[in-house]
Amino acid sequence: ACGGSDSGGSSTAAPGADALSHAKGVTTVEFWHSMKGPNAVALNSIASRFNAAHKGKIVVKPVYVGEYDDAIAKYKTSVQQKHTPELIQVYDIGSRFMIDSKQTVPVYKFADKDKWDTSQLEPNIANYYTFNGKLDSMPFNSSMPLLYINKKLFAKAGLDPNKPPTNLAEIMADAKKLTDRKHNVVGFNAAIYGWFLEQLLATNGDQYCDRNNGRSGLATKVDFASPDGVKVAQWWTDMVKKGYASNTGRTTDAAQQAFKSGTVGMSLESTGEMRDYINASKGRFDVVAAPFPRLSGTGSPNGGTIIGGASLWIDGIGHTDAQKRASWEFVKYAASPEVQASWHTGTGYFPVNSKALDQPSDKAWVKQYPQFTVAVNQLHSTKPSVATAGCALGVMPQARQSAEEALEKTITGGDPNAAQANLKAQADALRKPIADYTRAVQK
Ligand SMILES: O=P(O)(O)OC[C@H](O)CO
Repeated sequence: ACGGSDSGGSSTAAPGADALSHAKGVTTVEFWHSMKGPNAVALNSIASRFNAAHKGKIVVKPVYVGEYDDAIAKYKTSVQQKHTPELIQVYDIGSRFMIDSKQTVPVYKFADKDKWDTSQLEPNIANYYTFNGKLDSMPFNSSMPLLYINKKLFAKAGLDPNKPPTNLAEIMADAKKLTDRKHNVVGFNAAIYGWFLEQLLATNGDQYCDRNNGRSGLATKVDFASPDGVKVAQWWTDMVKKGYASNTGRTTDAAQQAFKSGTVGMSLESTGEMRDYINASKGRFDVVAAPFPRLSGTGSPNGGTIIGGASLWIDGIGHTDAQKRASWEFVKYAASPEVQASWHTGTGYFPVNSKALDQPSDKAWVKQYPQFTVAVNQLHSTKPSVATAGCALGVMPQARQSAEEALEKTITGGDPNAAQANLKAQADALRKPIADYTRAVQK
């Protein structure tokens, strides 16, 4: 396995893992992940509990390797260097690449062998990670984006947090009321994050890439420069231009800090940010979570939000059978009802195991913090469709960055009319990388 500090710069391992792994006969699993803040605390605690239960046999060493984009880039390098970790957390949009890399052992192979019942997974989530009828990776931290509301600012603006805006036009109307320049309050702020564009398009039933969102064959082009994509970029640009929204750029960290500062009325973020927001706002303001807005009106009957977050992949090359088995043991543990209940309450990610919601600890928690059920309800009410399956594309990480570049250029430039040209230029530029990727995979 790769050494943590060699592989990540700012990498951090779970406390105590190193000392444990030096014991003889112990199988070590290095586990690369991208969790920070309370989510890292919850993840390290899962590993510590697993290690305690497998004392003298298995040690899982979690190593933070940066954001999802950094993690997959580092993983690609580690594959080239033939020096990969045993286990890696990869975001949703890296799934197609992971399958095509042929580097991993699909989890269904272990699940079949152990007669591990995959029906305990939430059907929508399992669906997302099932390709050709098989589960390739184990969903772990599953999410959907939500609309976050600062209840205090809402009340101050005379708005009712029980009647949150449900689409972009309503967000604009409420953001106008919330904006209070004198007190440095802005109605809306969110990272210029491609994930939100992908989700908004899906609410209108749009496909992000062709060939049924890459589910009925390798996609050949992205469709984010569609009239709906243009509408999103124009809306966002107008919001900033009118002063109802601030622009903190593309990093989610900056947008999260802005919301936590208490000067932002509404924001878009993953349900996986819930615990961090609740911890950070304690004693200053209440955080209300509302369903993710539709792009327009009530959205399309075939539209909705897409599963987000990440799943766990077992690397198959350069590791012993004992290590692969040990990775699976951890993966199984991580998906169990007990662990998923603690993961749900400790982070805000919804449990991938439907039985987790019946755990007394989970029930008690959501009674106190009903915000933790908003995404679960959103998940359960989402109709599986081509749009809500999301785009499976080998170069999806690159496609997301291209869309973000187009959005950022439009928003920063302040010209909503430039949206079409910017999005189209980025979509066109992606044709070659997509074709190159397809050629490489089909070789
Ligand atoms: O912030 P997360 O973990 O919910 O992930 C969001 C996106 O799905 C990542 O691609």
